[in-house]
Amino acid sequence: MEYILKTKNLSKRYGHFKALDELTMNVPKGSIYGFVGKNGSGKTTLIRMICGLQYPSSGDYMLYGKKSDEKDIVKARRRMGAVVENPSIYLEMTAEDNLKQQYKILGLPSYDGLKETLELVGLADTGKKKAKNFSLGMRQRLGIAITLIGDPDFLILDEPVNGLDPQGIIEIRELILKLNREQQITILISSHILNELSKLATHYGFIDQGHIVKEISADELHTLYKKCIHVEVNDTKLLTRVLDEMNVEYKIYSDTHADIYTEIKVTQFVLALKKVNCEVISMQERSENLESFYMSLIDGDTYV
Ligand SMILES: Nc1ncnc2c1ncn2[C@@H]1O[C@H](COP(=O)(O)OP(=O)(O)OP(=O)(O)O)[C@@H](O)[C@H]1O
Repeated sequence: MEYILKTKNLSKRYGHFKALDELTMNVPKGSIYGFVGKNGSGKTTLIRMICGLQYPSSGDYMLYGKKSDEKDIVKARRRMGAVVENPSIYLEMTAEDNLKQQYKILGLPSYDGLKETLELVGLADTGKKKAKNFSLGMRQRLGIAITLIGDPDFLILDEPVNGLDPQGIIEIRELILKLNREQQITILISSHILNELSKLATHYGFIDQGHIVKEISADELHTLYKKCIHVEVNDTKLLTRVLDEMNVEYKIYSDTHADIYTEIKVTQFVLALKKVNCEVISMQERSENLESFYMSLIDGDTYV
């Protein structure tokens, strides 16, 4: 697999405090990479580092195959765009003028593609309206439009849906999907709105206390959910006898609760339990979601 970004044992220390602690992550080309972690876990620190706004205390990263301490990293960074914290827009200007400003900053000779970019982000009809009168979602989309002027193939969006209303969230979601699918832009999104992220991400990196605790693709995650059946029985010791005989993967949580990770033939299973006097109290396919997976990871109760 080809990777746009790879970090290796990346650390950032502030005095004795480690904001990033030997962080290793891999962002596949073409992915929408959900970068998940609670407040203060180090997401923004990592993003600022990749953008060249901060330097590693130790470890390194590769962007488009260029190492962070190589001179060419500056060139590699020109291929990416980032909206970190608040989008940097001029509030007194229209959407069009904001984009023109960016063309000037980048020293581009013409405004080629400006109209198309406004259309792409759904701001083509904003006319003379100044950005200060835009909704939060419109500002966010303008921020993204500005980063698109440099024609990046990698976008970093730090908490892009924070504070948006439901309509704003849908518009950003559709834009992100469009950029990824139609323009083949790899996108790293940091977020703690997991329900939203699960509608977008193809890959996940879960960060806790400056460290990646798990990287997993959305496909792998779905397989993991699908296979999991939660059972409640009168005695899990009896249950394990049957599961061992059936050569099934499982995890016991208590004297009465367990998860089964392999597909089983339910009738055969229940009959086998009956034979050893194991009573089934309940049995259900686990309605897992990203949130519970994340919680299980940071609680130290890993699935895999
Ligand atoms: N300049 C600094 N000096 C000291 N500590 C810092 C500095 N910058 C960040 N930190 C600390 O590093 C940790 C990680 O911060 P960071 O902003 O990367 O977290 P985050 O995951 O982005 O959180 P949030 O979702 O709140 O933005 C926090 O505990 C923060 O207080």
